[in-house]
Amino acid sequence: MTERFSFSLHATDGRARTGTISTPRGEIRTPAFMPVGTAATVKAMLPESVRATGADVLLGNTYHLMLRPTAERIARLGGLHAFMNWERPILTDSGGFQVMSLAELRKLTEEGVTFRSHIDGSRHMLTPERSMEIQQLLGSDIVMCFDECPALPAEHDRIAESMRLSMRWAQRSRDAFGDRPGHALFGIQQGGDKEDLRGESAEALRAIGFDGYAVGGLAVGEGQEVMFRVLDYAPDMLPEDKPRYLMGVGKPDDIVGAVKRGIDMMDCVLPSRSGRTGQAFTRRGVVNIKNARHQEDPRPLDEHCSCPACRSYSRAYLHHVFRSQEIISSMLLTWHNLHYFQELMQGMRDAIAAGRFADWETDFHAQRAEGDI
Ligand SMILES: CNc1nc2cc(C(=O)NN)ccc2[nH]1
Repeated sequence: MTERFSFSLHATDGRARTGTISTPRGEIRTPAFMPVGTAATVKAMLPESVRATGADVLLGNTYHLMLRPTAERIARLGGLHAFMNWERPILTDSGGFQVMSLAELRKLTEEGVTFRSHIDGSRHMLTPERSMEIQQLLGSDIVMCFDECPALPAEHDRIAESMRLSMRWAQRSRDAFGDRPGHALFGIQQGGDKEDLRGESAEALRAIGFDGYAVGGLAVGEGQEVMFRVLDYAPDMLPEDKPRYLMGVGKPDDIVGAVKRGIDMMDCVLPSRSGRTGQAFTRRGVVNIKNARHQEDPRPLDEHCSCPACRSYSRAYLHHVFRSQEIISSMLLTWHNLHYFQELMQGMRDAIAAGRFADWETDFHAQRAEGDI
C-alpha cells in the first residue's frame, strides 16, 4: 500500500498510453473511466456493484455535497469514503462547472462565485480556498482546482479573460491545498478551442506544478469534431509524466478518440443517466429498450456481455420493467452500461499494452451498426 500519489506509464501506442496511478486507497488502471457518484451514490447502484463493473475510482460532486448534506456533516461522519461505503479512490470536482450550470442568481467576481442553491434558494459562495476546504472535508483523494468553464462557441477575448481568471484561481487553489502527501491536486487547462490560449494555460499550470492535469472546457456544446481538433494538440501541451484527465466525456466513440489522443482519465454521467432513460450501450451500438420491437425479444441486450442484465434477463423483460417504471429497470440498465464502459477501457488498456490499438480501434468502429439496434 503506497502512502504517496504517483503515476507510472507502462506502454504507449501512438499517442495512446496505458499506466497506473497509485494512491493510498488503491490503484487506478489507465486509461480509466470514472462513474459519477453525484450525491454520494452512483444512482441505482450499490458500491460493490460499481466495483464489480471494474471501476477503480469514482467522481464526487462538490456542488451537490456542499449543499446537501454539507461537507462539514460528511466530515463529522468520517468523510465521503466511509459515508458512501466506497473505500477506493475518489476524485471530486471543484464545484466550478456545476455552479455555472445548476445554481441560480450567480455572481462571478475575482474572489469567486456567490449563488443561491437550486435546492432551497439558500445563499452560498465558492472560492478557490473554500473549494479546497470542502474537498478536504470530503476526504477526496484527487482534488480539482476551482476554475471557470466558459460555454462554446465563444469569442477569443471572452475565452482568454475566463482562462486567465482560472489560472489565477489555480494558483490560489495550489496555495490553499498546501502539502498533503497521498492526496493529489490536479490543475485544469482552459482556453476553449483556441490553440494559443490552450498553450498559455498549459504553461501557467506547468509553472505552478500539479500532480495531474485536466483538459477542461470541452464537451460544452462544441461537438465532437471541434473537441477532437482541440485534443489533436491540447493534451501534448501538458507534462507527459502526469495523468491527463478529460472532464465530462463522453459517448463511447468520444472516449476512444480521446484515448487515441493521449487522454488517461475520463468521467461522464452518460452510462448511468442514459441507463435510467432506457438507453443501453452495446458493442454494436445503442439499444433503446422502450422501443416496441423489443417487447417479445427473448435475446439479451448483448449475447457477448457477462453483466447481470445480459446473463439473466431478456430484452422483453427489460422492455417491460422500463415501461412499467420499475426500479429494477434503472438497476439493470445502469449496471449494464457501466460494465460496457469498463469493458471498453479494459479493451483499450490491453490493446495499447500489446501495440495493437489501431487494429482495436478499427474493430471498434466496424462493429457499430448505424442507428438503433
Ligand atoms: C458534460 N461536459 C462537461 N464539460 C466539462 C468541463 C468541466 C470543466 O472544465 N471544469 N473545470 C467540468 C465538467 C464538464 N462536463
